[in-house]
Amino acid sequence: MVEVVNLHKKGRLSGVNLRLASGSLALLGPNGAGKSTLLGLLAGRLRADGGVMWLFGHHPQSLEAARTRAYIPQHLGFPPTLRVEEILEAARRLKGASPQDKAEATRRMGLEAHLKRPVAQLSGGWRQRLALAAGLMGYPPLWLLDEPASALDTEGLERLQDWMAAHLAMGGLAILSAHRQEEISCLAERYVRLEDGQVVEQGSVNYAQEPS
Ligand SMILES: Nc1ncnc2c1ncn2[C@@H]1O[C@H](COP(=O)(O)OP(=O)(O)OP(=O)(O)O)[C@@H](O)[C@H]1O
Repeated sequence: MVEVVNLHKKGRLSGVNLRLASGSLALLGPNGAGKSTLLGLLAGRLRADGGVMWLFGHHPQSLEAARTRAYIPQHLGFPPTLRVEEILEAARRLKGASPQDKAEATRRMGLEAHLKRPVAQLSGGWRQRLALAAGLMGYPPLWLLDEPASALDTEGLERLQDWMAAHLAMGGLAILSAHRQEEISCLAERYVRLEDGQVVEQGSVNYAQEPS
């Protein structure tokens, strides 16, 4: 369960409320609306100026909350000389995930043929797939994804859609951002629209997905 009550961040968010007990939620809105700020607050990367937030009953900046979530920011910088397989193994060890979890993440994002490549040689879309594989490995209960669809091609988006469906089928939660509803109609069931740091609309996305 994620709860946000009357959240304020000076000049960026003003009186935001949301509640997510199950499924996936998209944060929609134009550039500068406050989507990344809200995700950064839930990820414990930013400190709020007012209001409260709970992730499964824990404050976002607590160690307990950190254990419940994966946060994939818009631009994640990996050391350019490291190979894909080295990053996935480092992620596995950091998370205490199993070799099976790592193999699943690699397969889910279609990275098998890229394991020996250094990050410097990956395109933006493949870096995004690597970030998702490393971050979502082992199914942390809450996925926070900042514009996950923007760098992915159709095949990559379908892979994320399948993985998301499996996550939701196991009772997982997800909050993700996008500019437009059509970008994430395969990933989120509901949306809130932010404008100028405030929720201006919320509703259901026309969503249909079977887990693979
Ligand atoms: N580090 C910062 N310090 C102060 N203000 C910031 C900072 N980062 C972003 N902002 C401001 O906060 C507001 C919300 O920005 P945010 O990045 O959360 O929007 P967004 O909806 O994610 O936008 P985009 O779609 O362009 O990624 C904007 O007015 C932005 O200029």
